[in-house]
Amino acid sequence: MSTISLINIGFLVNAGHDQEVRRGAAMAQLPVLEQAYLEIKDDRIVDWGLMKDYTIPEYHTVADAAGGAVLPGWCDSHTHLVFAASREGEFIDKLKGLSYEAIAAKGGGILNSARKLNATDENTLYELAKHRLESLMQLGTTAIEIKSGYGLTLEGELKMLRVIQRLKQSMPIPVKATFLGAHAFPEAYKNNPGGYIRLITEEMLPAIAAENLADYIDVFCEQGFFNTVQTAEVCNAGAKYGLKAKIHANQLHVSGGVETGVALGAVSVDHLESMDHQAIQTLAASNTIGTLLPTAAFFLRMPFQPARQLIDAGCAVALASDFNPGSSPSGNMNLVVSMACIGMKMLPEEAINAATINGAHAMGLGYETGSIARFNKANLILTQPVPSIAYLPYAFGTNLVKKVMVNGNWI
Ligand SMILES: N=CN[C@@H](CCC(=O)O)C(=O)O
Ligand SMILES: [Zn+2]
Repeated sequence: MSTISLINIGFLVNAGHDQEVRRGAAMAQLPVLEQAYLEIKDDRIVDWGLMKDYTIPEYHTVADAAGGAVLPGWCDSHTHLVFAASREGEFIDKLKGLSYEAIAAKGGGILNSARKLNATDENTLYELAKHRLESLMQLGTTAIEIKSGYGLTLEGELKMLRVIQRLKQSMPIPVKATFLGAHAFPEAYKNNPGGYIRLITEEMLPAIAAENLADYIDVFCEQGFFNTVQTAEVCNAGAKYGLKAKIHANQLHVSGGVETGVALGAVSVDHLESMDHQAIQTLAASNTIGTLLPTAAFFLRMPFQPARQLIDAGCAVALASDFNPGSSPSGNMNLVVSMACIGMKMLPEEAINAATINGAHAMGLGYETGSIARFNKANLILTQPVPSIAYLPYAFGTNLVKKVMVNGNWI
């Protein structure tokens, strides 16, 4: 391969900053170079600077950004990308007034997805998930975390994690796998929660570890799902196999999930629609990232996450899509960034940091991707010409992604 000179970049976003997680006031620091160039050698970023100082070396391949912005690709650190079928029937139920919990109570929700997943073979699930991921990459997602949690049986969870493993091996972007056996209590264990926790800790985890299928462990810590004691038990069992925690916390209620996650040293606590002062302060005083999922709040018509209070308290905030058939049937990170600004009053700079470098850190990838840094993989978004960076979230619903580069190749 050769060296590419990407020239006439209108705005080169997040170049030359350090690669640390951004928290509190630092979330608004987003270095932007105007009228810039970027050099990519093979699959890596190697150099950048201002066009006015640049002479294109003779042997370089030239690509013209034509005034578009260049950003690090989106780092989507919370998805449920592997699922068997959509659930628009429940969408209609919700339009007619049923709540998320009411739908779950009548066997819908996660259990509905689990029934369908267990009836679908691995190859079909792989093809469906691969197609979804390819579509998301065209929208700028260049690193992704994917959870299990629609199996809820030993075989079903292994099947999901094997699909994620195959995506890791076949797709050109970083893929991280999270074991979410504790997503819901399956019907068979409705009256035997201890039995299901034992299935997770004594059978699922050893089998998953034997095939090295997971990077993280997750629990849906929520009323009617897993309480804080069960959450800690599952995460501590995962830790014995080297799995760090990323927890579904404080979505529908102030569940204690944030405090539990922080005490467990979780990499992230995710959702955070329902936060009180103590949860915000606990998170701010920790190294745990608060991952906000605005499209899930939007789809469920819940109040948006309190991003401003979290950032003002000093938290490190990431943004992710939560792509899943029940509460966020979209994995479009451009929409997530817009919605974070419109619904949560995040500044464009904060939202872009949250969806790139902080999302990367929420997957343990902050020193490889999520910013324009020397020797990072060249995973980039090139946009249509835009008047400013703020135009990206402002023009919500408009697809401004012109091209996406993965490992130095336009895809
Ligand atoms: N809240 C828990 N899990 C998913 C929703 C899963 C579903 O409804 O299928 C979420 O993150 O929103
Ligand atoms: Zn989720």
